[in-house]
Amino acid sequence: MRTAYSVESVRAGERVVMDRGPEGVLMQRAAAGLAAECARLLGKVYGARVTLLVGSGDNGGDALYAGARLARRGAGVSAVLLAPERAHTGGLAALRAAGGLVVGADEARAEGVVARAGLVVDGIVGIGGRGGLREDAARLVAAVRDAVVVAVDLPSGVDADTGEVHGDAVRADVTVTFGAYKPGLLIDPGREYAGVVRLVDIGLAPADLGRAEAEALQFADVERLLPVPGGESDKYRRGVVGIVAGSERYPGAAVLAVAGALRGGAGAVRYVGPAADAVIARFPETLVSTGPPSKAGRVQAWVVGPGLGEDAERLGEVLAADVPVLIDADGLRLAGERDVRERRAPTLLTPHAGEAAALLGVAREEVEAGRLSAARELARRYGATVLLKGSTTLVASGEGPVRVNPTGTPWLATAGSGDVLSGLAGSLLAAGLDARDAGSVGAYLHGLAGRYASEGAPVGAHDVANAIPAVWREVGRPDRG
Ligand SMILES: NC(=O)C1=CN([C@@H]2O[C@H](COP(=O)(O)OP(=O)(O)OC[C@H]3O[C@@H](n4cnc5c(N)ncnc54)[C@H](OP(=O)(O)O)[C@@H]3O)[C@@H](O)[C@H]2O)[C@@H](O)CC1
Ligand SMILES: [K+]
Repeated sequence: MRTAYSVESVRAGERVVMDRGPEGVLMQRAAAGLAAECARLLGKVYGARVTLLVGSGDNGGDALYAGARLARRGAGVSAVLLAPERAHTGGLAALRAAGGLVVGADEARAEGVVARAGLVVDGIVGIGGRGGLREDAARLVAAVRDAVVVAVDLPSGVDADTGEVHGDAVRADVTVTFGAYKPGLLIDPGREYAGVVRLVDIGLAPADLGRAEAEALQFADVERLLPVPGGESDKYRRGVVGIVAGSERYPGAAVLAVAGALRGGAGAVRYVGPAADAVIARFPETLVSTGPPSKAGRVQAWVVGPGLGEDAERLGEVLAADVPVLIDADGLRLAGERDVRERRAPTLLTPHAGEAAALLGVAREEVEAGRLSAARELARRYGATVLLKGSTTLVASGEGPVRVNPTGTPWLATAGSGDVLSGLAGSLLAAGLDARDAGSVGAYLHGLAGRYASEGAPVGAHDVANAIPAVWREVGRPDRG
């Protein structure tokens, strides 16, 4: 599991470690890790041109000490100081002692120093930052030409707790972060600015950090959560998932939701609705019926909504069932906040940004810029688990860290891809996973399936569904290296 902590938790953890050890030890560990990563990126340190962008806080201190280490190994290191009178005193002395050059941000040569660099270290601002880059910093960052950009702790201008970016921010190739991941490094848009993220251990233990804010499942976590049938399993023990989707106008949504559900681990898939002929023609193993959901037979979890049109009646019947329900697409529009909140069994809502915006009564851009708060707010209002789809899919429940999905490809943004995900995650719900696990494991498999199916080319939603078994085999293989 990749676990991220809020700035408040990181600062509290740092205080615990500082009380245990000698003064300045954390910054020295941070600087050593940062310098090692810069050296790795440079290949040859001797003779390399390194420019440090140094702000007024300890983030700049890290950059200065790391710069001193690189200068001692023969790099030509220049520090551009954004606030010369407040730059970290010890770091500055160390850099000067190692033969580094110091330039003020307003000096005529500052931009040239940035432009000529082979590697730029962004030590403008770290977890103490507020808002986007200020004008002088933005001007210097814009002067970067071909350099590799390494962000110290997080890219300056990115909000550490949310991944939000208000104004300009540094676009890093690599971010070297200290002690713990911050949510802003896992969640877009911040994640995109961070590039490859490397975590440096500075001695903070999880016990020092307290409650995690966000977490991203890794391969081994997903493997552990996948439902595996035992020798005694029959279709009911494996779980039956019911799909209420599709309409005369949109039969395809039903076929795609069933396609996802058949690959999600449930023992059987029931389809209830007007697209039964289309479903059975494509998937003869589906149990189909055209009557009301309440008469369809035993079901351990429902999926309702893809291509449903205006059928509020069938939706109402599904919501009244005392089993987990996944609501997607048209179902989200039709389901009342109160109807969902009053349910006793778990509910999983799976909106994309546009649908989430409509439910919250805000603009889509607002949801995209503040994904974490949008997902949390929806979960709170509906008393449900919310899977917010998009460039980084998030799964938020009332309590516990928000799950951030690390898989996916922009090619997944294709018609019908969400229908496949709803069937897949619903099937995992029926197989016994709780709403948070079903949503996050579903998103993980779906994202990887998108990558497998696409390999860099456009894909159709049915290709994504077809790739799920290969992903499942890969993730579930116990001997995987
Ligand atoms: N604590 C520890 O033990 C360890 C901490 N470590 C390191 O310290 C970092 C945290 O250091 P920090 O607390 O000094 O804050 P930091 O991020 O450098 O910036 C704060 C200053 O920036 C300013 N400022 C604010 N917004 C701004 C903006 N948009 N654009 C420009 N400037 C802006 C603001 O001043 P202002 O100008 O607003 O008065 C304030 O003075 C952390 O990320 C990690 O790298 C590691 O060494 C490991 C051990
Ligand atoms: K930084």
